[in-house]
Amino acid sequence: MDTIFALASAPGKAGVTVIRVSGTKAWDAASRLAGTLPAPRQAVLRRLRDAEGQVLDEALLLLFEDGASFTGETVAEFHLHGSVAIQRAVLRALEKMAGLRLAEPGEFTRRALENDRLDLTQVEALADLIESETESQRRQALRVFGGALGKTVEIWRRDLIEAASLLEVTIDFADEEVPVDVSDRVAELITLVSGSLDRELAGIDAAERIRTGFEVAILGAPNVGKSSLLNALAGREAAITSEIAGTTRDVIEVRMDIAGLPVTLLDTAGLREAQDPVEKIGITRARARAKTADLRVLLLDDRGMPDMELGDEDIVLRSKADLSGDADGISALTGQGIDLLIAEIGARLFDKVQAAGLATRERHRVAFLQGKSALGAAQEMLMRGPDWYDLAAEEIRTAIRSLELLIGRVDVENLLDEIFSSFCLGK
Ligand SMILES: Nc1nc2c(c(=O)[nH]1)N(C=O)[C@@H](CNc1ccc(C(=O)N[C@@H](CCC(=O)O)C(=O)O)cc1)CN2
Ligand SMILES: Nc1nc2c(ncn2[C@@H]2O[C@H](COP(=O)(O)OP(=O)(O)OP(=O)(O)O)[C@@H](O)[C@H]2O)c(=O)[nH]1
Repeated sequence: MDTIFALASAPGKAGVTVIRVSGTKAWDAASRLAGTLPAPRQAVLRRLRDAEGQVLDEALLLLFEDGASFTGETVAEFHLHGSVAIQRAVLRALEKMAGLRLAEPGEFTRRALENDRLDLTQVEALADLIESETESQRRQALRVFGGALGKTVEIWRRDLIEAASLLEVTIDFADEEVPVDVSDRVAELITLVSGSLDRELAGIDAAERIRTGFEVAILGAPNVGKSSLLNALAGREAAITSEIAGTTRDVIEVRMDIAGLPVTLLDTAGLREAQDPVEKIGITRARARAKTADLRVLLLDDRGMPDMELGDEDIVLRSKADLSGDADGISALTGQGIDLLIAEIGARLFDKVQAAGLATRERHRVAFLQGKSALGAAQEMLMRGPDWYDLAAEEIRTAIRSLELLIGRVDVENLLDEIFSSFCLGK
């Protein structure tokens, strides 16, 4: 297996930059650049030199032993001064060494998976962790990265293995006198796992929203003050505002952190019977995004309700309260009610995330649904009596396989490229 290296920190200027080398030749590479090697896990300051003896940087060197590193392989890390020129010089020196090559995106983590240091759910969670921008995302990713989903699935897997084995024992001794009827215990185990699958399935939508973000659409008639509200919420001039009705046409998106939740605010075209063909397209888009958004904020003025479907949890507000004197309204101009609105959006989204469990993505949903459907079939076979036990056992094994696919216990080579394609270089 090649020894691989890459920038582990972001490219570009920084205080400190880390270059990681992983594989059998990692320490060899380290000694060529740094001279004498320190004991593993003891950072030392060394002058790094290239093959010609030119000094590249004065850096910290940190070694990890085979089997006791992030990847599970022998690792060397160079903690360099974060200059682009130093990054380039050290990478070039490593490139010149035989048996070393630049790592592909996610390749360090892929090795951690292959060395059983992480399961597939932890690999996904590590990608989420690196992507995390808000507290809720960080907490959710860290929980799964800690192995919570893998452990839970492992418990279900054991229960199902017990169920399948009980049936198999009964089948094997079919001709003999079997003193105990296993079907009660098997049915109990299936019901247990099936119920847990249901509970986890119920939380995937919420968890997925935390992972990818919520959409909150700002809606209302032209000129009611939607873009001004977006800017007030975002704290910057993200959208053009003007006294001309029909200013916003495209949907304008602004990412925000509201109470630790990732939120994309959508400013939309004003809703009216438009003549202008471009404005019409804008209004169609506004309606479509309003429909799929997680929450809608409708702004009203004296013109009353525009033609718009709202749900119970949506927020309806009077805008330009500085003009009307409405104490419950908001004003983008004076800032009246803006903090309250942010708190209200946070509270309503918070209600939606309560259901979030450990499963966070479509891949998990598919595995759970497959497992559930196999368990449903198994339960049915079981009820038909002992002649059907072998088919029931087969269905249980199908359910076990979908759980194993989820944690990557079985061969998942075809899944890996897809999962690792989202990784950044050096991870
Ligand atoms: N400099 C540096 N910082 C980093 C990482 C890294 O690789 N390098 N990490 C990665 O991206 C994370 C830490 N992850 C790590 C995971 C395992 C081991 C490790 O050596 N494990 C050994 C020993 C454990 C112990 O000392 O208790 C083991 O599990 O056997 C090191 C880092 C975050 N910070
Ligand atoms: N006095 C006052 N004027 C406001 C307030 N909010 C917006 N305006 C003004 O109202 C006009 C329209 O504001 P926009 O934010 O562009 O309205 P919009 O709803 O995005 O308009 P469209 O893009 O046409 O749909 C601008 O002249 C704003 O300065 C407010 O809170 N108070």
